[in-house]
Amino acid sequence: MVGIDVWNASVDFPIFDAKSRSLKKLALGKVGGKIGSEGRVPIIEALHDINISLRHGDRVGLVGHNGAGKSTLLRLLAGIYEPTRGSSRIVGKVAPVFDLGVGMDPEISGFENIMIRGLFLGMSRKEMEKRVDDIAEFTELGDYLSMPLRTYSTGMRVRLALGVVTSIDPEILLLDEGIGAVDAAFLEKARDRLNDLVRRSGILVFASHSDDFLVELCSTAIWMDEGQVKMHGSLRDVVTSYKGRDPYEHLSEATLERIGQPRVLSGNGGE
Ligand SMILES: Nc1ncnc2c1ncn2[C@@H]1O[C@H](COP(=O)(O)OP(=O)(O)OP(=O)(O)O)[C@@H](O)[C@H]1O
Repeated sequence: MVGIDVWNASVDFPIFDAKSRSLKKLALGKVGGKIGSEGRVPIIEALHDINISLRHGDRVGLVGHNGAGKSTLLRLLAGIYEPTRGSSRIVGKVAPVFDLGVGMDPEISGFENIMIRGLFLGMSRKEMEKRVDDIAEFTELGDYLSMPLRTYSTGMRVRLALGVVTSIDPEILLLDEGIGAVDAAFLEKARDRLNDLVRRSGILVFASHSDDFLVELCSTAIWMDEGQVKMHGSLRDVVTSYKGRDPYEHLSEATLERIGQPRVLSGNGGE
């Protein structure tokens, strides 16, 4: 049974090369996890006493200011970071999609990169062979797919990466917001694929600042603040508290159309 459980987990980063002057400046800021200064080595407490339990069908948006701990939490949920204190248990095949470019090799062709990236995200070679034509068509990269990746523009790389990411079948899908920062027209095209991907996934955790994406893909949300869970509840309640306004009142026409009016009028942040 797919599931993620985190019990009283904290994640610390000891900083061995901190400069004391810049450290004072940091301590005055409001952004980021708490910096402890008791020992000789400063420690950034990126996550503090986190308790989360997720099961199949959960669609969770992650919100919070810069440095609040969203990316660190995603890495903890992916099993990339072990808790410094507390414990965690992750059951299921995890697809961590934090940086679209990770796992891409500039020296090999687009086709080869599709394969490598798919394997990196937990697919088998056979599964990727079945999907490669569909991915190629989606990217609209044509003959470029036979050229080395280093000849691609940034946008072309994103097309390739999005094509692969949206073709996988993850049990646990962890998405960082970078995926929302691509060319608007192409993203519009990718939205259906992204929706299908989420529908196929067992669990979704999605860190994003975009109301439109959160409303479309998530039903609940976690608000991270200074490394702690400040609020965990329905998407609408959490985003309204975090942003001070109802996300459903600021959706684009396209999103309203996609989710359908009834969902907006029902006042239900869930289904
Ligand atoms: N590898 C690391 N080494 C040291 N400190 C780190 C490391 N990764 C994160 N941190 C610290 O942990 C805290 C949380 O960072 P994190 O990247 O999780 O925040 P975030 O909510 O994802 O921020 P953003 O919205 O800006 O991406 C910050 O104070 C950051 O400085």
